[in-house]
Amino acid sequence: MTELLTAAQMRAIEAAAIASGEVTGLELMERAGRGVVAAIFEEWPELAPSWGPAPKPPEYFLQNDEQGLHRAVVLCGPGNNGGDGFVVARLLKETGWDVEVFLYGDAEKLPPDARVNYVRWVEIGGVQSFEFGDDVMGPDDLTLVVDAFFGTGLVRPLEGFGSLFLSFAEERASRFPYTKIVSVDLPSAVCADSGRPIVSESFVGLPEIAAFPVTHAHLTVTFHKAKRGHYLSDGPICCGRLRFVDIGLDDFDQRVDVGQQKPALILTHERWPQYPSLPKKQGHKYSHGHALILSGGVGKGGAARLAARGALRVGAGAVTVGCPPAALIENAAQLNAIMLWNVKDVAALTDILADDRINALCLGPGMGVSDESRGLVEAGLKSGRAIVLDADALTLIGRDAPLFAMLHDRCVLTPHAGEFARLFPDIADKLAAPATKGPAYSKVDATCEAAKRAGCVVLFKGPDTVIADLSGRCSINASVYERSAPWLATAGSGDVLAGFITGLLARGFGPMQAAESGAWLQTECALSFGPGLIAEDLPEELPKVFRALGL
Ligand SMILES: NC(=O)C1=CN([C@@H]2O[C@H](COP(=O)(O)OP(=O)(O)OC[C@H]3O[C@@H](n4cnc5c(N)ncnc54)[C@H](O)[C@@H]3O)[C@@H](O)[C@H]2O)[C@@H](O)CC1
Ligand SMILES: [K+]
Repeated sequence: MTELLTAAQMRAIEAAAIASGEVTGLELMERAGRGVVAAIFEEWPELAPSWGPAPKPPEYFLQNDEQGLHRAVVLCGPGNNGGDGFVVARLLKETGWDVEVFLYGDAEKLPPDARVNYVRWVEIGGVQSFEFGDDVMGPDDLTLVVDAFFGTGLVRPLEGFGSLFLSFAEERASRFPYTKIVSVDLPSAVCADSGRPIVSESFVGLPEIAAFPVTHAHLTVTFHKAKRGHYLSDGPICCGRLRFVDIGLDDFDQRVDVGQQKPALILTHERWPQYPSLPKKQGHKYSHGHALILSGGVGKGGAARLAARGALRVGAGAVTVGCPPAALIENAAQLNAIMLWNVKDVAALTDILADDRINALCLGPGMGVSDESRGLVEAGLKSGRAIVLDADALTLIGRDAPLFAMLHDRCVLTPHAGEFARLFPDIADKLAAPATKGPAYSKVDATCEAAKRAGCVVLFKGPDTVIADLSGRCSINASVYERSAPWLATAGSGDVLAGFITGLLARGFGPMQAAESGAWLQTECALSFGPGLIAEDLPEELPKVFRALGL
């Protein structure tokens, strides 16, 4: 698993490296700028010097570029992000590019390393002045905009010419697909800790992303490790693609005290070896657990059947659907390997749970929110079994304080945004409030706070699914960048996820491990299947995913 850093953690690592005397801030800035230029050439090899001068632009360019130079506009801010920008400008110029630089801030107030690179730059190129009304992006032949206004230091909204420049860049790139925007470290209006655009008070009331000219970069090049904002909220949309530059800080990660904050972990492909429990051990079916999934009434059983199929495919030894008597025939017509029991009421469930081989429950999908359903949730919680609470069970818990109070550390709650708001309205309000200063309250903060309050694992769904337990451990299963799987937004995929987690609980996984693995596998199944996926396909894709993992 890879650790995601906050801005404060990144600053602490950088400070430790500089304090060690092994590297200077200036050297780190040079490595960063060099890395950005290398990443640009890797991303678009046709821009690299080995390709020679830029090919002559097509006729329709209103270009002034007789020599065939690539042209870049570099937007530098008042801090070290701007310092990186000056390095990039110098290196591009040395490669033969035509480069224009704008400075958002006062050159006299630049921090020392950025100031050195500013001076180096003005020796070979000028800093452009800006008048309102100017077309600062220049002629149409613009190849590259480098956004180096702000990085991890962003604490307030961009104003005046800062925000105007970002909108100029956006507008240019939307008109001419060959104009690429590259953000240094982070897109300049995006908070490093939350991935949320920092908006001006005057925009409050409007949707963040619509109200603020945030950069939608084609490429973001970051240093050392990813920051949380690269994976949360609007971060991935604004970053475009994400590349990493090693600036030699690996040795310093362990040497810094990052304070109380536990790191958030991103679930990546590399994490797999950390779950050696996934391969099934030898044994009979009950040594792999028995999951019970409660279904709704007549015509309402699809969600539970999907969950059951997920639990069985993920490796639970036995899976049973429990339903009211009227729904038995419907379910019997659909189920084979999955067993079916009559759970006519709370007393029936309590009787069934006397069998301690049933070691994991899933309550909520298609269950309804009647008093009877409430009783079943109460009985499930009372049994102390590992339990996944989803869909209608979350609605029931959200409106019933005594039920909420029964949650325990073997529960996993799997809310989407709407369910999360019903369960934790005050926390959801904090997350929905406009982010007017950085670091802004993030989905990681919200999920950790929710898990602590509920006293159990909370899996807060989305393309940035955040999973937290009550100890503050937190991870993100991000279906973004190379793991982007938008076709997962399909009816029933949440039921299958609940089933995956339930099946893993039955197999003896801890609640956090089950939630992490379930979410990770759901994305892997979606990626493996591809577009056109419907919820039924997810469990059926698992064998292929397991085989690819060598299990
Ligand atoms: N931390 C590290 O190890 C490294 C950092 N580097 C660069 O340094 C950046 C961080 O530099 P800084 O800490 O100087 O921060 P930034 O350059 O992101 O911001 C500069 C300063 O501007 C002020 N500011 C924040 N929001 C503003 C706004 N909306 N309008 C006007 N002023 C605002 C703040 O005082 C902030 O410290 C990173 O993002 C990265 O690009 C690299 O040079 C390489 C090494
Ligand atoms: K930036």
